[in-house]
Amino acid sequence: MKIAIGNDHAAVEMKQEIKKYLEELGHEVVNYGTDSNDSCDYPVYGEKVGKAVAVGEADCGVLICGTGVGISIAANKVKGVRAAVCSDVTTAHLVKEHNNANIIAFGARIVGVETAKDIVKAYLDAEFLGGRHEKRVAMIHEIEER
Ligand SMILES: O=C(CO)[C@H](O)[C@H](O)[C@H](O)COP(=O)(O)O
Repeated sequence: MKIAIGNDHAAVEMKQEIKKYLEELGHEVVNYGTDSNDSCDYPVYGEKVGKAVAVGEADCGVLICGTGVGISIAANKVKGVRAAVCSDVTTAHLVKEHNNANIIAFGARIVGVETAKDIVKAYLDAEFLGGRHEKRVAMIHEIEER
């Protein structure tokens, strides 16, 4: 898969670890995040990854900030994005199975590197279940049109 990754200053090392891990799994990873520890603003990177996923430049996205929250809120402002913050493996596969999340987010100040690897793996291995969830995901996007 082609995966867009983005981060702010709080997650530079975590981003590098996760990028390497995803490449080891055989994915192509495009880095939209900062590689500097200088303070910066997470909405910039949330929007970049959100747009890359929304226009199909990437199959899905990974966003990391201190908590995963700010950067996912920003990404979710891009039409077509369903970014979900996860701190555990169960949520990580459910956001794909039920919500068809196209971006997964987590916090470098919340989870350790090994848990973060497990989270992205669980997300990537999961599949959208469709069925009753199809209608609900469509309802989310109807909100964007109102
Ligand atoms: O947006 C956030 C909170 O949901 C992220 O954790 C940011 O990385 C954080 O706000 C950055 O904080 P800092 O004090 O400027 O490093």
